[in-house]
Amino acid sequence: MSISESGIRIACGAKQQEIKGKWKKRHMVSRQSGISRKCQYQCSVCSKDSKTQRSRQTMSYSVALPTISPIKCTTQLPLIPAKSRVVKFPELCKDGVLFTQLQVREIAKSQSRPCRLGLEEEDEYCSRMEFGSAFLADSYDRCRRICAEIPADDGGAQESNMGDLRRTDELVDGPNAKHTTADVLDRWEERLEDIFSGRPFDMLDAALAHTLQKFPLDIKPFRDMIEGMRMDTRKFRYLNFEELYLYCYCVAGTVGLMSVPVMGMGAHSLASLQRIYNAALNLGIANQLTNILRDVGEDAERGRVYLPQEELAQFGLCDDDVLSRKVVSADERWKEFMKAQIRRARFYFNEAEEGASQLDKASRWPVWSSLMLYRQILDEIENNGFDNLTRRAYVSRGKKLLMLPLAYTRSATANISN
Ligand SMILES: CC(C)=CCC/C(C)=C/CC/C(C)=C/CC/C(C)=C/COP(=O)(O)OP(=O)(O)O
Repeated sequence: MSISESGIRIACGAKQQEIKGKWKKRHMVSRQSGISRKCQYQCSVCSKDSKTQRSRQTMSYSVALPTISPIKCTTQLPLIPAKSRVVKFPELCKDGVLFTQLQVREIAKSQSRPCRLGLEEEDEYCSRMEFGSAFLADSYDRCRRICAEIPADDGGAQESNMGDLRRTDELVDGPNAKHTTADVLDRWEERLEDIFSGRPFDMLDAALAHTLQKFPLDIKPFRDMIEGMRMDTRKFRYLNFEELYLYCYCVAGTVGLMSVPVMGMGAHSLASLQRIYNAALNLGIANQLTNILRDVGEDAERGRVYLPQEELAQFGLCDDDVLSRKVVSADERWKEFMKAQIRRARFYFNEAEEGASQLDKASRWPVWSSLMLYRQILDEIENNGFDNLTRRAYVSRGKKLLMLPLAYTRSATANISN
């Protein structure tokens, strides 16, 4: 997978796939989308688009090449025998492969710069930007109302971040999602660049522009977030966990990365900055994986399957089983498949724990609470007998309330380590 310096735009289409056939030696085909029934492929040699048909266990390709007439060939999807159903995943982020590609190290470094605005420069900044402090207070207040559920004690900075993200998310998840085209997202990205260059467009932008003066936020996670929205408009299937991980990074891991400088590190934290950033990324990934597992049925209704296609096949399942929602939780294949997916999400939550305890005191409890609360959704999926196709797992108010003091205890007993 290759990732461009400016972002990850080429990553989603860069999965190289060698197609069997007589032209194999000359042509490599790169996957452009994860749509399983009709995929667009583009030849990396001649750049011509082609259509691909894919059925349950067999993929058949019909590729139009400039010199050779369309060729059909078949590739068997490897089916792992029932006894050796082992889904591999955690090493993806443990050995740092993706961290390097996602430039987490660089982001951590750039977000450790001293901030531009001290308290005394605040008035000067407001007059330079031609908005008074009352205007800014109103801007932050609006952000706060957009994301009323986010607890923080940072003068609204986290809300201005979240307000921006919520608006970005609404573009693809909100009532006007069907009007969100590639052009709309391009304009949204231009607007983001403007905010980072100190040219906010509206009141909510103004709050983020101000936050950028107070916290050394890097633009990359914000850009990558928009890239995640692009994926959501054009990609409805994920071939394997690597592809899904990239999506989770874009739509949720980025949130973790941009939260760290605002939340701040504990005064006595000895953990390396890198480990804290890794933990923040892992929490975003864990949350998103949980979200996906909770919403399998709802997503299927919208024609979306966020479960890795190759892993479904490994358990003898396929896309249609999910879309038709016919596979029932009593089905052993589904149960085993879900167990493996839940195990993976828990792995990422566990990896995030240590970092959560290294945050500044004010952020520790809210982060621990959200971690434990979201992780409980996984327990609820289990309690529902793994039926996430016709039921939506939720954590009752009582359980949430019981969890809060537990989260407090965990957050208070911070583990100091290098
Ligand atoms: C652990 C350390 C060091 C820091 C914490 C860093 C943080 C705050 C990480 C969390 C990142 C986060 C909040 C990601 C978003 C996760 C997510 C799946 C949100 C769901 O959003 P919606 O799509 O609106 O959910 P609903 O579908 O429930 O509406």
